[in-house]
Amino acid sequence: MNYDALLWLSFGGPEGPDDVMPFLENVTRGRGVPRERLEEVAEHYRHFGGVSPINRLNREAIAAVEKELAAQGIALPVYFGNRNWEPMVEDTVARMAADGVRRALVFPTSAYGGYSACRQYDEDIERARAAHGEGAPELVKLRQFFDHPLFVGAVADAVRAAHAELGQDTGARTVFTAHSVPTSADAASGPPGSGGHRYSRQVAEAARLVAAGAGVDGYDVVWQSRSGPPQVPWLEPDIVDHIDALHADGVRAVVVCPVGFVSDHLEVIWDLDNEAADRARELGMGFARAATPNGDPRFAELVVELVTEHTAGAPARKLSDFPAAGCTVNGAPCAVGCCEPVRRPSRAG
Ligand SMILES: CC1=C(CCC(=O)O)c2cc3nc(cc4[nH]c(cc5[nH]c(cc1n2)c(C)c5CCC(=O)O)c(CCC(=O)O)c4C)C(CCC(=O)O)=C3C
Ligand SMILES: [Fe+2]
Repeated sequence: MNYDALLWLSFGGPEGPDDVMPFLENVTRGRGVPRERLEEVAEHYRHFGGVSPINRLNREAIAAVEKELAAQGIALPVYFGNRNWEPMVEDTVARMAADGVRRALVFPTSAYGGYSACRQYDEDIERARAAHGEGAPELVKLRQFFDHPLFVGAVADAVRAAHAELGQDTGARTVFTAHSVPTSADAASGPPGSGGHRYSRQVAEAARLVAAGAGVDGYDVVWQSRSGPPQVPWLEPDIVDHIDALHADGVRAVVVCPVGFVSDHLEVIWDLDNEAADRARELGMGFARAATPNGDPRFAELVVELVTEHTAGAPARKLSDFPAAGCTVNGAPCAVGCCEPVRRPSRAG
């Protein structure tokens, strides 16, 4: 193998009350998120003692991947770095260099394309290498996996299990959710000339594949965790508004599947397990939330398969017609102008 290590690159989250505000400032720096929204989100974190489960979940997933690598006889140490909280990716890359890592693969904990889900992880790679300067390892990011059969299979089984939780004949509607983004960011996602909307189209495709895998008929794709100033349009409808609309249509139960995420981090346990579940309960509707794939053994297999596929130069195992994208060297974009960040209100002028 031509690689010395695997870098697990994630979002990061606070690990105590004093981390919450500095973490949120890291996330939103220069992005025009209003102060009131930050205060509101800080409350969500404080509800859990200021601790997001995301770092623990990433550490658990890494342990599973280390086991799977060992089982397959692949000697690849795994390092952990985040965009927004400790362990910060800059520090991790410095440690990798000090350990003599020359060339590493990078697994980003997002399955999708788009600025926030893909390109921003490229920026993290570029920034971390630049911070170290000379001697920084070469970093090769692995491809998007929203349509990988192991991802789709794990999520489909979780959807089936959530329906089973509600019982057979509730007629529960399946609702897929992913993190909302500004409509301008979604429109600009994908390589120039590809028609844009790569992020929302991939989410819709993943939902279609999972629904087929789980054997569910009707389903909807909606959005959650909207941020940003109210005058900026984001992808809609919101999950909570959608539950109201389903109720008005006579739907008596919902299965919510956070297909846009890989683990039960705060956006899932607050926005779905609290807000969406509360609304369903108020309306007297049944509610079950499908598990994210992080805890499924197929998730570790998926990561290792992405590694072996890449190192063997094997064809991408995938279920959609979207081109395999996201695999680039040292934080380069997939193509010039691919998934460009859009101008934020606070940066204008
Ligand atoms: C597409 C997408 C993903 C999925 C891809 C991926 O997984 O990477 C994702 C994941 C996550 N988002 C997370 C948390 C937050 N996202 C925020 C803000 C934003 N997210 C955005 C998009 C996305 N976000 C955007 C366009 C913004 C506006 C500001 C900006 O343009 O950057 C804010 C600021 C406060 C707020 O306004 O909500 C927070 C706290 C956590 C960690 C949860 C935890 O701590 O457990 C995770 C995994
Ligand atoms: Fe986010």
